[in-house]
Amino acid sequence: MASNPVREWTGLQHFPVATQTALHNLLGKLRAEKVDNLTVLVLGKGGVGKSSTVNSMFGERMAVISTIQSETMRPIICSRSRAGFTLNIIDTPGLIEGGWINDQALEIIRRFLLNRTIDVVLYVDRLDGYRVDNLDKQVMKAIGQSFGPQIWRITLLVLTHAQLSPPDGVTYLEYVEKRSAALQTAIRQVSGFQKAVSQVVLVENSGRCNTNAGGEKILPDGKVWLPHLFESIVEVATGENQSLVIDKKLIEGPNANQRGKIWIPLLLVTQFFLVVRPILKAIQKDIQLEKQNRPGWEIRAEQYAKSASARRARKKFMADEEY
Ligand SMILES: Nc1nc2c(ncn2[C@@H]2O[C@H](COP(=O)(O)OP(=O)(O)OP(=O)(O)O)[C@@H](O)[C@H]2O)c(=O)[nH]1
Repeated sequence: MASNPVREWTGLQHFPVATQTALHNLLGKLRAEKVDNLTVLVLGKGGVGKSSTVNSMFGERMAVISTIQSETMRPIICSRSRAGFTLNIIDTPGLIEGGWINDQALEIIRRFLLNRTIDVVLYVDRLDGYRVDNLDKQVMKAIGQSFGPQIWRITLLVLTHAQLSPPDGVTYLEYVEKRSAALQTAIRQVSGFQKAVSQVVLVENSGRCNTNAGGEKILPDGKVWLPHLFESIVEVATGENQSLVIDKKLIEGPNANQRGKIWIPLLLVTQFFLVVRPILKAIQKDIQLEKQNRPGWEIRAEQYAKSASARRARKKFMADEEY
């Protein structure tokens, strides 16, 4: 079956000129590194702004945005190409359902990703959250368990709703630093990687986001966020960490038939010494005890019966001989 040709990235032309220039420079950098396509996986809880971020990146409406938790469980892959380069972004359903990890969504995502190579992961959360709770840690843990802890090496922490006013007495940068550090620490704790998720990117998807003189969306610290997000993605993709290949082994784990096979002989020997041998000994002991407890007349009767039958057999043998 022939796959559909990837559509032209027309949304790029709707970005402010300065953003377009920055993106074309990055495309040039990728071309120099002989990278002609990138696949970015977007993960996170529901309603944190994953789909909105995908749309902001393409400059057009690719993924469905909803104020309530998305009903669709299926991930979608959005692809656009420009000057011989293809950008694929995989938007996924939220990983929490009714206060619990949505195992079904995770399984669907895992199956969807089979045989794909992921270059960069965006772990999306909101900047305006105040704490990292147990559920956040469970989501982080579930991601590591589903795709291997290596996934965190190629992950950027993306914090949406970045146009916020921090609480009184705290500067914007202090607030950002505290929120980022709390999430990064949690990810490092669950993944066990000290270098996991070293970069944080702030995003403001709202149409009400402030802009600079060139019409580019800026954050309260004056940073133009969209080119920064793309720069960080290219940095991870061209960095030292390997892309994540989602193969059957990763999805299904080690072959269940082979697992633990080497322990079978040891188990059998242990079973013999700990179970079979004690049972045999107990049976022998019972027989001996039974013999000892029998009355004398019964033993004599048995001995007589044995010698009588031996006598009969001898007689028969002699008779047969004479005949
Ligand atoms: N102010 C503001 N609102 C945002 C931002 N990003 C997303 N939203 C809003 O947050 C809501 C949820 O956004 P989505 O992009 O659908 O979130 P999601 O993570 O894809 O949600 P699921 O599909 O349920 O997993 C929508 O109402 C968006 O308009 C942001 O950066 N700033």
